Amino acid sequence: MNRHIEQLYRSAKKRSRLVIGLMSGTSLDGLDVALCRITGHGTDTQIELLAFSTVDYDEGYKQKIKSVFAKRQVDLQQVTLLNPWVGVLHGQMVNQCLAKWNMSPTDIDAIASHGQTIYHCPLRQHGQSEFGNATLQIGDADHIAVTTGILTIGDFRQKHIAAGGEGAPLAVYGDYLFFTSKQENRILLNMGGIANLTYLPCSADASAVFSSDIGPGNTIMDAYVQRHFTPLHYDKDSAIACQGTVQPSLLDSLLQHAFFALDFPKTTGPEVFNLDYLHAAQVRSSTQHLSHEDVLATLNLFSATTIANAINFAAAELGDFCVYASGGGIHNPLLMEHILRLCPKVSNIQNTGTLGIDPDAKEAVLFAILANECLVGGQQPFGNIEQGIPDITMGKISFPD
Ligand SMILES: Nc1ncnc2c1ncn2[C@@H]1O[C@H](COP(=O)(O)OP(=O)(O)OP(=O)(O)O)[C@@H](O)[C@H]1O
Ligand SMILES: CC(=O)N[C@H]1[C@@H]2OC[C@@H](O2)[C@@H](O)[C@@H]1O[C@H](C)C(=O)O
Repeated sequence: MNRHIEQLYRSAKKRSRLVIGLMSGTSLDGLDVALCRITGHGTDTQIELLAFSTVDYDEGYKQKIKSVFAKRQVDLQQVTLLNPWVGVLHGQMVNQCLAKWNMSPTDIDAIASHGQTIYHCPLRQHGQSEFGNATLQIGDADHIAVTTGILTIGDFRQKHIAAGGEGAPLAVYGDYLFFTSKQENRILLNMGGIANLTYLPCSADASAVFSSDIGPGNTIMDAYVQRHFTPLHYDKDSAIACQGTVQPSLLDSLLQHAFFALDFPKTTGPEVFNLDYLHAAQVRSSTQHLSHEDVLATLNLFSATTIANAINFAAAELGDFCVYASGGGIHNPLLMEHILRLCPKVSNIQNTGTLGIDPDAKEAVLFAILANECLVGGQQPFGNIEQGIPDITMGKISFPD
């Protein structure tokens, strides 16, 4: 038997495993690296986050990814070059973290790698009926496995599409397994580049769970800051937006996209919500000459409004519920203040730290959970394909040699 198959078998039989979850999101800020001890599987999954680092990307990385990111036309040679290059770089970043944590690759059962999304296009976005839903992540897992010497599980999204989903959000699988409570209804809200939510009823009935992307979290605000406030990457602590005034006609125009009128579940990305989208909304509302501060104040309320609308929609189905937030948006005080004000049924928003998972690490941890299911668990029985949650096991396995 291939010794890697034997190792897989041994890992799968253990009571608990060490899995490193890797997430490189749409914000392109850095690679989130979460070292998790995972005990059990399925609804008995327990997680201990042993260490977490975000390894920042340098400007060179950001520029290279941006050259192919969320663009319909790109240099295909550049995409081909970046696929292994990102994999090797992510592998090297894991090696750095292991050295920092005094761990050896032999201590680790598996790496779970999301990769870097460079294009996401569900059918209802591209509209070409001969094609289906599609999404593309680069940073090939074989390169991570060889660079680290650790078995790597990657490319999680393709199975979701193959089985009828849009390839996202995948968070719902881990959210259901780890965050379901029999005491309270929960909404898990993640605000990264794109915002999404998972609704977890306290009945723990998997078929009543639902999950969806909401729209832009930070992505347009980040792009605007990067263009007009170089070298800033984002509006730290909402400092710029707080100096501006919301422009109601621009806000109305931003809210006009057909995506917001679609029923849940739905997915989107910076392919749709970007600076061109903002520009078109400014032209429609004759607000091209606003100050940068006013534009950011309006973008901030735009994200908050769509997030609040999604929470209020979910709330209409629920009695009492608690919201637990994660992702970089929780550090944006103006965004959080707006959301709270616009959600009358929400008296406060906690973050997932209250539930034992660092909110900045949450997505990386979720991919570790998916890898654990690939090794030990199996098909997730949601029975909920109408809600975009097919019953599947996700991930492809790469051996280190
Ligand atoms: N102090 C802060 N003030 C304001 N915004 C912040 C702060 N810290 C982080 N952010 C925002 O959070 C973003 C990063 O969020 P996160 O790492 O969750 O995104 P991501 O994982 O790349 O996105 P996605 O989940 O869409 O893939 C930053 O780009 C910034 O917009
Ligand atoms: C295609 C893609 O990478 N989508 C991301 C993105 O970032 C947030 C939102 O859009 C979500 O749908 C997804 O990531 C999370 C981890 C998910 O699948 O749950």
